[in-house]
Amino acid sequence: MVLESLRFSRVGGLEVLDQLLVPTEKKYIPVKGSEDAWRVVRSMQVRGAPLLAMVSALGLAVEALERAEKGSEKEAPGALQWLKERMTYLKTSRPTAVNLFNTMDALQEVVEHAAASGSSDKQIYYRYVEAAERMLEEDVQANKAIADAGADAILAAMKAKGREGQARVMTICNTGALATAGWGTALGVLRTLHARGRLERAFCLETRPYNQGARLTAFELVEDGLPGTLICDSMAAALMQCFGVDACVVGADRVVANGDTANKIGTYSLAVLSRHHGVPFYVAAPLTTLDVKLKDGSEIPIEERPDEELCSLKLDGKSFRIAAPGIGVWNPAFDVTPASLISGLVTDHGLIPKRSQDFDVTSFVSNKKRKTKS
Ligand SMILES: CSC[C@H]1O[C@H](OP(=O)(O)O)[C@H](O)[C@@H]1O
Repeated sequence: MVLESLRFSRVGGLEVLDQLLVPTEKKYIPVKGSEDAWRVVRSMQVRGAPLLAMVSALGLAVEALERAEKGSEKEAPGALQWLKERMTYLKTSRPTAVNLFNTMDALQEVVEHAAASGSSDKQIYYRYVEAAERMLEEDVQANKAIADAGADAILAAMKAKGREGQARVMTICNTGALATAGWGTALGVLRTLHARGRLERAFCLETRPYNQGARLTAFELVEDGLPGTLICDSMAAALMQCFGVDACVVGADRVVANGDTANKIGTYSLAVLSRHHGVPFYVAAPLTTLDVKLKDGSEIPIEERPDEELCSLKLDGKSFRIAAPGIGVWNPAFDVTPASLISGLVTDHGLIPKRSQDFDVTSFVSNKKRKTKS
């Protein structure tokens, strides 16, 4: 069974795997409401674009259920206003992954629609919870669809080069079951290749400075029996040069209208290296990661993390300073890969068609919306 990043039920509430303790310990911690959800996202006890959106949505669902059941009808503010205020607050935890904003906006539409059609406060709370539960199911289904489309794309690219065997695929950060509600996006593609008997080896970059690759992806690969090799970020070029790689597949935190993609710091370097070595470079993400309101990557807000993460190493709860005190530090959590370096944008609705140097994400999204409505 694939690792569970979270557990949710109406009776049992919400628990999340504390990712700061992995791989030393597998400890689930309770999330009792929106304050807890905000805190576990901000502290990166849970992380990964789809997961932080899900935990925020479900954390609020726990509180919404409580309010629905204890009958807060006469309490001010009413359900709609209270939920909207909580969603605005949840959006302040981390700025780059657009899944959080898209998810909150979609949930807001649900409750506004319920209120506009005359629902009681209790009904509004239940509409919210049902919608969040639906999103949880949809996330896993979306990941399976991404994984199939991504595996197909990698195998087709290999075939075009006359390679029929198993694939050697490189990835960065953690985009697996631990970054989503289950299966994973880019790591889901590797899981599916493995399930089809077509994965020779997954090469995971350690992903400095937060080490999601070394701590989390290596853990998922070992737990699930996938053939995996861990390398430092600075070894990617040498590995491509010495041993060859069939494809790179990475996740995304925000894909904008022209296909420029924000993802974990180091992704851009990997895309440049891939282009130099003729390695196809794929981005795997659900529709909730697309943001067509932004024209290009220069508009994406990039989260900067504390200096401490770069200047110290953490081991067994202790922190060891490795950098000279007083040194200046720049620690962006993400970088932007230009669309021109991306071979394929793989979504749960298939590949977004590529133009010569970029992608028309806007038309892709409006076509999908039109199809869903009809
Ligand atoms: C499945 S997308 C995961 C996405 O989230 C990561 O960031 P973080 O660990 O800081 O939340 C990274 O950019 C991954 O690609």
